[in-house]
Amino acid sequence: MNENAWNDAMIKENNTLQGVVERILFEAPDSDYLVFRLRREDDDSVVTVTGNGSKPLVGDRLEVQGRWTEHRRYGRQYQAGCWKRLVPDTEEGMERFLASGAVKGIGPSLAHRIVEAFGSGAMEVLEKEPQRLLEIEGIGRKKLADITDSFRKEKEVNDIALCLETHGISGRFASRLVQKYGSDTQYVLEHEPYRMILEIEGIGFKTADQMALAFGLDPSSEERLVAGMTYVLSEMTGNGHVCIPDTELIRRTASVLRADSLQLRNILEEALDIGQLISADYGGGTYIYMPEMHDEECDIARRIQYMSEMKPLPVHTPVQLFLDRWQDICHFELAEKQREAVEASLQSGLLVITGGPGTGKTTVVQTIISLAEQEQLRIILCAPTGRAAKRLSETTERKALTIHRLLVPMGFHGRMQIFEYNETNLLKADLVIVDEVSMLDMSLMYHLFQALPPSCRVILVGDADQLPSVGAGSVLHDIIRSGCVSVIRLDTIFRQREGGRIVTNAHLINYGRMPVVNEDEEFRFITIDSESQGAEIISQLYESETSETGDKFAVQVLSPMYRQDCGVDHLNALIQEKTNPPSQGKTELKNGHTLYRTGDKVMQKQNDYEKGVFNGDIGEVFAVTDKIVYVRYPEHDVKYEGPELDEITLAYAITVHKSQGSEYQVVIMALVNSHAIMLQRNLLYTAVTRAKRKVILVGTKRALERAVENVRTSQRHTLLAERIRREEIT
Ligand SMILES: Nc1ncnc2c1ncn2[C@@H]1O[C@H](COP(=O)(O)OP(=O)(O)OP(=O)(O)O)[C@@H](O)[C@H]1O
Repeated sequence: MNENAWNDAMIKENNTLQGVVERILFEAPDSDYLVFRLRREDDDSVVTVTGNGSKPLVGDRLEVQGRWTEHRRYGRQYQAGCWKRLVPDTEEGMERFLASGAVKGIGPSLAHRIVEAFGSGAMEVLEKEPQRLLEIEGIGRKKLADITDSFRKEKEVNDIALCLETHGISGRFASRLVQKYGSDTQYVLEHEPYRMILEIEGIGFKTADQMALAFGLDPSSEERLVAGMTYVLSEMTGNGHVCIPDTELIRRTASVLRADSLQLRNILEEALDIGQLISADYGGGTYIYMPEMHDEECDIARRIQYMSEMKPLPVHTPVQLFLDRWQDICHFELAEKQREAVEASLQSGLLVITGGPGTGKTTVVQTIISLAEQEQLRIILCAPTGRAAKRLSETTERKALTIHRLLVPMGFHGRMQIFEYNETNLLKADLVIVDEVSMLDMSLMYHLFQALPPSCRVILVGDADQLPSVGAGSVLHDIIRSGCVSVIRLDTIFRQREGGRIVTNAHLINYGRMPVVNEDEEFRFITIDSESQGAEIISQLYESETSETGDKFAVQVLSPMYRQDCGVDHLNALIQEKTNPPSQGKTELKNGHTLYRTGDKVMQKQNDYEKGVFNGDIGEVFAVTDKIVYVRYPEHDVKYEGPELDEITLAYAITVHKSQGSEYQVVIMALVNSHAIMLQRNLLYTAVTRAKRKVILVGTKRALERAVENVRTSQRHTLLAERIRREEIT
């Protein structure tokens, strides 16, 4: 039913109901929305109540505030604004409450005996004279201790939930708060509310702030302003910035908190004085850092300066001769730049090899490995993602690991990840080659550098024109921009056979020119009249291409955004409906708005070291129960249950950002006007370079032109290049 019709059907009548919960009919998995049946005390009728709040137990006596509504399908319902639990006032209610499982240690038969002994006064006994329960058969000292403890906790949670709800905040956080803070919960809410951001999962700044203000915190209190400023800073680093100009930090914080800029300026100065934040003055501006990000940037810069000053490695192999022999084996001549890269590999402490698709980066890496092996160097091959590491291992026929696996994660210290290999336990290596380095963020580069022995050399290989890393920083760009590091740019395109059109078009796009389309099957452009038609065409193409290739993993739909008709969410639903519809005997599981069925293509959204699956890994659902989804990944099977289900999503369509580092036979890409804000050259370039055999763009010429022309990628604030150059930063 649409929302307007619903609203129209509402009978506006404010009211309060009292009654006992008979049954929970529906519980939303991703929110605190509930539907339950309530037996009214006044007329004994049973009504349906809907609303958001902490889940009552069957048998709970509630007072519900709300209004009657008329639902088109379900008829008359009571829409609750909030509810609070009342003490059961009848023997029957009391027995139902005690038997509901609310108090650990009391089941239906014990509940019956307690009520038989104390009548409707049982609650008072539990609260004030619990030792009287010893009079009841089956309750010994241990059981009594269990019951009183559980009753006290239940009461605490209930009181806090009620307290939160009377302040207009969802009571669902109550149990987590009581679990963490116990009897200090009220104190934390009133005096130290922002602790909850770090200490309670699911509470971010906005919720903590809402609670803080509701519990009477002064909106201009120092504690609030500091927490707000830290929040804005962490949002900015979440968007890729390493630091942020002070004026921007104050402006944004003032707007989020509706606070006074002058007062915020004072707060900032104090945070800087006590080292809670760090500032750096450069070029007339002041940049603000979280301390750990400042340290990481400075350490990386120092290490790069050190590496760029390393002396050439004394090589025993005559390199020119080696290269000539290598060419004989490959049956082609290495290009001048490729030879240059191989020569530089053992001369520089740090070397960057960058180039677009098919420009011979892998060939150079293979040659360097062969030379380094001849020199008996200990080589480590690694990449930022599992997929990139796997490809590196396949193309070099050597072991290659993700940087995380190489360093071995040990957990977290505050916000900082701890690795087994670090500055006190160094890796044993003479040469480290990192592939797909455009995806490497600052923090991972810092940890990698920390674990390298001083004599170790590093080669960074990647395509600087791809999208930047998801995490903060733009290390590849910054290193190149510094001008202090040897950089070899490979620009001759060698791959002319299969995928040749894709490669040449990728380069055209990179030079800001329109790709050549519809000259052959390899690079098509389908014009659409409307975006809903576009979505339909994309889903049909997915179906026909997968049936042609016989492999759903070979075909990938990409979109710049999640929203709109041609966004990832709608496309996933549409493709699922077409290629994996509901059928008898096929179990389904709903998590949030997503349905999972056997046969669905899904993607892991975050790194999960315990399960051994990583952000961007794609697999297939091979079994579904009412609680569990089983997914088959190329390496192994993984089970998802309860909150773990939030780690996966449907993957018929994914964003271009999520596709970084992957390759597919066929890429179908949505290029539509409503995604204008995301249509940038490096996004289109990244999408196109994911395809090996075929690219099909679906959209409008205007959107394509915009993507090709738009080089206004958002600049990330960092001072890494300036630090490497030893510019004056105070
Ligand atoms: N100097 C050369 N002369 C002729 N062919 C070459 C040369 N260098 C590489 N090739 C061939 O060109 C193709 C692409 O090279 P390579 O895979 O090394 O490029 P790449 O930059 O790693 O590509 P991608 O980033 O798309 O993986 C390969 O088939 C390779 O054998």
